[in-house]
Amino acid sequence: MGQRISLTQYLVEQQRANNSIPPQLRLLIEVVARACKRIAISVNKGALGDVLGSADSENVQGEVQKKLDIIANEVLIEANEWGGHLAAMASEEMDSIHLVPNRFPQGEYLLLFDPLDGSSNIDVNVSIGTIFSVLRKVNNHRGVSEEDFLQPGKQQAAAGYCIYGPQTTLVLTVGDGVAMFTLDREMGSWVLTEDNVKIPADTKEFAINMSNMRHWDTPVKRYIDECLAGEEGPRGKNFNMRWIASMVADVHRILTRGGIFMYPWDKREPGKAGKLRLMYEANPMAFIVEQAGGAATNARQRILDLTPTKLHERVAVVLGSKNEVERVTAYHLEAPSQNG
Ligand SMILES: O=P(O)(O)OC[C@H]1O[C@](O)(COP(=O)(O)O)[C@@H](O)[C@@H]1O
Ligand SMILES: [Mg+2]
Ligand SMILES: [Mg+2]
Repeated sequence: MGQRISLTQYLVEQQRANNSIPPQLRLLIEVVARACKRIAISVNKGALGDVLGSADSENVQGEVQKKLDIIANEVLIEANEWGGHLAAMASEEMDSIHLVPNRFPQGEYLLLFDPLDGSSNIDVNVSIGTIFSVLRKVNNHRGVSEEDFLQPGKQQAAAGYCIYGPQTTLVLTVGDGVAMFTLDREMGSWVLTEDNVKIPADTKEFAINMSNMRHWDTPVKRYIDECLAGEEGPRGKNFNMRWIASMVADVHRILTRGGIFMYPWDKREPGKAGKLRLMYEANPMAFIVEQAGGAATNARQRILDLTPTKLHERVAVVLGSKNEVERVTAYHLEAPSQNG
């Protein structure tokens, strides 16, 4: 390997050369990255650290919390309460926003996170992750409320995720492309291992939970049927399928070799827009994917254009290789909407 560039060097360079990142944002990202290192240590301990299994609690969305959901949430809160330039935080695992106390002047950023993505994979030792999103606090003259968070994803100042897999990798965008950093455990540092990540526009690989097929909307069925028809079908090529059930891992594969990821609206709970969370999962991933040349929609509209109406809003997600996402979106726009 040539010259090693650390996360700090990369961010300072972004700050200097491209002016894409103010020092306060750089420090905030470094605090989040440090918290991810601590979460990685807990994840790696597994049964030795008594971090596997469920806690006796449910989150605001009625999901049973795993011990690691709670640990990761606490690590992120604690690190950012004292370290970042934050006014407040919001998490998939907390009912309402968490104000950062006693800060003067008040921090200028808002941090949102899914502390532990892919909770169902913790106990089976499959890749999981942390997803985060940074917004600017638009109004700096008064206190913080939930409304300050309800900004469309295109206003994100930064977004990233950390994947705890065979390697621990931090993937980051500050709106100027996507960079990947691998954790060097011996040195305790993040090393730049890929810059200017690009998702190929075409793919032969899709990711969807096929067990929901009978509940899908007609355009989703049409798209998947055409993929499954292979060389003999209208697409004229064979498709492969992957579904890891950790969004971080599925998105990471797409950033690495292309593909399309879908968690669409379905008929199981027609009143619910989708399973995934707009603010903690869809927005940060959509920002990263677009910055890597891919696309992300809710099957009809660009995800980053959606204005959230509440913190824990759900959304349908179609993201990845641009031409495939555009195809799925076009199929939906041609068909009458079933989901209200
Ligand atoms: O089990 P399903 O329905 O296939 O859902 C899998 C999806 O749910 C999620 O696990 C939701 O994330 P959490 O673990 O943070 O709740 C995504 O990461 C993943 O894409
Ligand atoms: Mg998640
Ligand atoms: Mg989660």
